[in-house]
Amino acid sequence: MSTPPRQKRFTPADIGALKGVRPIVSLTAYTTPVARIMDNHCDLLLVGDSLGMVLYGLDTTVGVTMEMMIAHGQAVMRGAKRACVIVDLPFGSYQESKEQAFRNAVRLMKETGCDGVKLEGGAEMAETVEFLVSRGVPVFGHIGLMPQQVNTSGGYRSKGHSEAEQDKIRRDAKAIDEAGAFAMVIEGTVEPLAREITTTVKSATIGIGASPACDGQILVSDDMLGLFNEFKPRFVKHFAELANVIDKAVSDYAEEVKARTFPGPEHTFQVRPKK
Ligand SMILES: Nc1nc(=O)c2c([nH]1)NC[C@@H]1CN(c3ccc(C(=O)N[C@@H](CCC(=O)O)C(=O)O)cc3)CN21
Ligand SMILES: CC(C)C(=O)C(=O)O
Repeated sequence: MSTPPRQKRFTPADIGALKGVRPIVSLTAYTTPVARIMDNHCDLLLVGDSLGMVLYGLDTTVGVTMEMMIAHGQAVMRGAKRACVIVDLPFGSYQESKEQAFRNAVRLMKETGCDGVKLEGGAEMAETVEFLVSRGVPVFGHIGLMPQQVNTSGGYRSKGHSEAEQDKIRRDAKAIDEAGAFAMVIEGTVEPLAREITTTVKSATIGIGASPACDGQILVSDDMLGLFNEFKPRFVKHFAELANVIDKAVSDYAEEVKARTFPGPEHTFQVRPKK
């Protein structure tokens, strides 16, 4: 008896192996129905802590909790059949020690079934990345603009406009690459630096505001869908205008309710005739 081929999700190793082969397609995902759609087109889905801003209305990602990441990680896992799913470690869940990072990374993996975790940081996090990877936790790094450091870095500003900043990012990339991250997000930095890092590191570079030179690209899904309009970073392109679509639908609904044209006869139950 032959067993039917099982649809398997991309592993972190599969993602890393795409470097130099073809561009890696990734987006953030937070819910089951949207993950189902994205799963048809993306290699990697990131349950990003940006959910605090785009789903919960927080001003920054600092207030995001483990419980929020677990709930949305579980939702995305129910919708993803082939994409690699990575869940963000939220602010405060890994910076204290490598042991704390391991404990929370394992909790994310056990409670959601995800394929690995993402954490922000460069040289200062290299020891933690090495600790996790050597103990079975695939790590997606994140360097350049690090949103969880918004309160010490002077806001959401692109990085690498001075030699000193470029040197720091270069060292950060090297440190987490050598620590064993299978891939790294490079966020908000200048093109020549992103290109140089991409050609020097072993891990796959996934850019957001880091030029087309990276091994792949990621965007916050609510940004590219035109659903989040509180601010629009230079690196965002709207591939749809869903906020306008929703506004029109709700406005039409309100008009029909007021005019009593909705619900119509086809939406209304009548008593079934007796047989
Ligand atoms: N919806 C959303 N999209 C994101 O890309 C995102 C989040 N939320 N939340 C977490 C972080 C915050 N990010 C941000 C937020 C704002 C800018 C921004 O407005 N940047 C300006 C100024 C750049 C500069 O001064 O150098 C820009 O024009 O891009 C960039 C990244 C990226 N991440
Ligand atoms: C913007 C992406 C890379 C991210 O870190 C997030 O969604 O939190």
